[in-house]
Amino acid sequence: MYAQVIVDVPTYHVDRPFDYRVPAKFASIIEPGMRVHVPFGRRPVLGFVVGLSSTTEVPQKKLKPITALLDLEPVITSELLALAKWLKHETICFEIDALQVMLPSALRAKYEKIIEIVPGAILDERLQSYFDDKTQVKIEVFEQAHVLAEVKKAIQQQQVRLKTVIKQRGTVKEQRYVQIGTHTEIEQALQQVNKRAKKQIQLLHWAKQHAEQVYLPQKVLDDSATSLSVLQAVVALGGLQFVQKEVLRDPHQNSVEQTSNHTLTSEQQMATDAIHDALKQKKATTFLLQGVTGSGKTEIYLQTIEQALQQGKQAIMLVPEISLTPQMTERFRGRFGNQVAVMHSGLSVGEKFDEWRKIQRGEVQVVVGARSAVFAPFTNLGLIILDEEHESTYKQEDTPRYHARDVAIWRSEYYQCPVVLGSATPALESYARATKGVYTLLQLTKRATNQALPVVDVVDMREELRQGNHSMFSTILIEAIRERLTKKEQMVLFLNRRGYSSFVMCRDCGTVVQCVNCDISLTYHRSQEHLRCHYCGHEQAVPTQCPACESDRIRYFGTGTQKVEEELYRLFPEARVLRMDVDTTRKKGAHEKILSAFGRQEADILLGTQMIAKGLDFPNITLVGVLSADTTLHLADFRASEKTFQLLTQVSGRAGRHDKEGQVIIQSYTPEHYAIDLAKQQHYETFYTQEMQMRRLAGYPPYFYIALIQIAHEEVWQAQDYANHVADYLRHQLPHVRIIGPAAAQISRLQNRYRYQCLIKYKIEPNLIPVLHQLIALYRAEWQKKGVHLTVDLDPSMI
Ligand SMILES: Nc1ncnc2c1ncn2[C@@H]1O[C@H](COP(=O)(O)OP(=O)(O)OP(=O)(O)O)[C@@H](O)[C@H]1O
Ligand SMILES: [Zn+2]
Ligand SMILES: [Zn+2]
Repeated sequence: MYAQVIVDVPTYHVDRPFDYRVPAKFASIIEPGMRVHVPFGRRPVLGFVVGLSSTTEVPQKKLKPITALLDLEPVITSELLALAKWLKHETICFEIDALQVMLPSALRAKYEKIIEIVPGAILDERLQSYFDDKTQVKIEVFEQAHVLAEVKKAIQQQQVRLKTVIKQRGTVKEQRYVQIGTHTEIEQALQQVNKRAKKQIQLLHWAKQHAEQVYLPQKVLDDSATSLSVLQAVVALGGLQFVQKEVLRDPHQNSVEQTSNHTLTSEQQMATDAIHDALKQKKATTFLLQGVTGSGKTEIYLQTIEQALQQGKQAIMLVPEISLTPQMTERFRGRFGNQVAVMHSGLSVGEKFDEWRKIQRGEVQVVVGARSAVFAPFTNLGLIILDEEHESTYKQEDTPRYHARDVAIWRSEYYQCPVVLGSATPALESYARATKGVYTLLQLTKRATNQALPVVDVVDMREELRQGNHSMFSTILIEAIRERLTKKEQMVLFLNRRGYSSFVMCRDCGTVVQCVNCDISLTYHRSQEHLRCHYCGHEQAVPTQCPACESDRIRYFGTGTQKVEEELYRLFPEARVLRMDVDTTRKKGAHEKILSAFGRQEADILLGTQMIAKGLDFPNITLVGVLSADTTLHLADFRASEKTFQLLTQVSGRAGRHDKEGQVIIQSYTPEHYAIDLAKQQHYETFYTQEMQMRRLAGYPPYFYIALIQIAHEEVWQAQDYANHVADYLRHQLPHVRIIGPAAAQISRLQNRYRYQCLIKYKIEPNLIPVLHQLIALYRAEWQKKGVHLTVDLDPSMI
């Protein structure tokens, strides 16, 4: 038997399965979708079986055997194997990348270099001491001990050899339990026990009452009032046994209260019925559920998932990472209890692995998770939901550059089940599809609690400056905060900073401290007193002198959340402020702590960045203040207006969701901009119409599709040269398509490489994907060796 294997070598110039011989011992077990170890060139690699056959065209001499079979059950279902092929074609990636992205990182391979003693060889004492009684030791041990030269000598003398071994990144967690024997076994032990060992006899009598049970050791000690040494003695005697059992890590520290369905409003009912119909009739309909903030979209998700479960089906609920707040997951756990698995980046590798295994074994029917949960290995899907479908985090910015929405729709067609895309502010592309009837539009125009949408005021900060107010708070915002403090109501203050804090600038010459590897300024982190690059991770101390003019008047700049917090305490010494940003949420569980403290009303003001814009549902919030609405407007991104409008609408939606009325104050330096003006009116359709006109004039999506090709090289002239090649090639192959560039990328140097880009704008171009595949093939076969880096993104979110 032969297996077709996709190997974990994503730089190889061809992307196809390789044939391997299946040794007899694996023949009856092996199935497509299992992981294997195979030799590739001179090293062992991880691979995925994608097919089995009884014949092969590879000459027998050249065929190598599979060396290890890692799974007894496939980790990739046949559906996901097909999806990987589709992803490979649609996003132009390696099939191995598509397969890996579907698995929890615990199941991916970790390659370790080890030094192994050649059997029979005698090492000199010094080197031998690193091995103890082992025959293999990681190479790092020798590196750290600075004895690599000796290792090299031993390799030359063939005493040791360098090997690569494959390890799995995560493991199944096991725990020690006590297995109590059968009645007879315990009787036997009682006959053999030393009659003076009173404690052992006592334990055996206890065990007789619990024959054949399994307990944690501590439970045995507590219940039988005995000690570990007595337990160990009895285990040695027989009667009881220590066993290792697999346990699932539980990422939820708290238990949640069971909740029940709300009686739906008539708008909610109509939407739910439409989705339910598609479910019953097994139709792969894509619904766009557009509902104003607080209109009860989540309640619709909960009730339609319940309907899917009642039909014996499973459901995937996707939420953007940032709104995967405990509040959100608790709403699902509250309704579906332990039928829910939760997947997000806050979990450890092991916890994610265990949540994934619950899905794989069919122990849960619902998964709530971020982007990659769209690959949950369910086999009887009934419903897929994307909440906040406009969020850019649904698009993966790294290969495979997939969009969770496209994957969801692919899977819905496979299972003939509905997809629901929910948002208060749908992506322009989605709304355009809904108006054309590609998606079915469902609308919720009122809040579920019947509370009106909050009143929004926009303050012109230029006017404030003219009046002599240099603070970051306008007079009306200060008044509004004071009023809430007196009334003991809560507030959200939002700083539109894309999560970043401040940078360090010289006050004399204006020099901003830049990353050594990238063409971007470093971000100042006050808690650690250092500078960090958000692109390559480079860190350095804050300079005490300007690198350009040697002035010592160099300090951090910009309004970070910390600065706002200080200002708040200066203005309102009695206010209790909770700050939520990258710095305060680095520790595991920090999110949860901050939000639950705010929920218990231990603070008056929640101050934060993008993190607090979504998903929060607290009844006592009556004021939302946006300190700087314009920041996202000035990003060099064709979606800047759309993102600003979405963000302002979302954050405004946190106010007055329950019985108290809400107020929103937006501070802006460009209040006349349509994105800000229309956010004030909270009118999505008007914004949509206006923004669509802009897109048509500028030739951007949804009128045109765009594809972005980036070319990078350490030498600037090489980068330029290859970028020219790419542009010429594309112009030649695609004569009817607009090719823009090459031009320097927005971040013109990243991780020490100069970057250029070509932009393709097209409507319908059947040749595009084949041509791009050819370009990639050329790159992999010839250019890669020359240090070129080329990436293709068929749906870039930033250009
Ligand atoms: N039918 C209903 N009757 C009463 N209360 C409801 C009903 N549906 C939802 N609610 C409540 O209304 C509030 C807002 O609902 P929900 O959070 O589901 O809205 P949403 O549309 O998801 O909001 P957003 O998009 O702003 O996050 C919640 O507190 C929810 O419990
Ligand atoms: Zn200077
Ligand atoms: Zn950098």
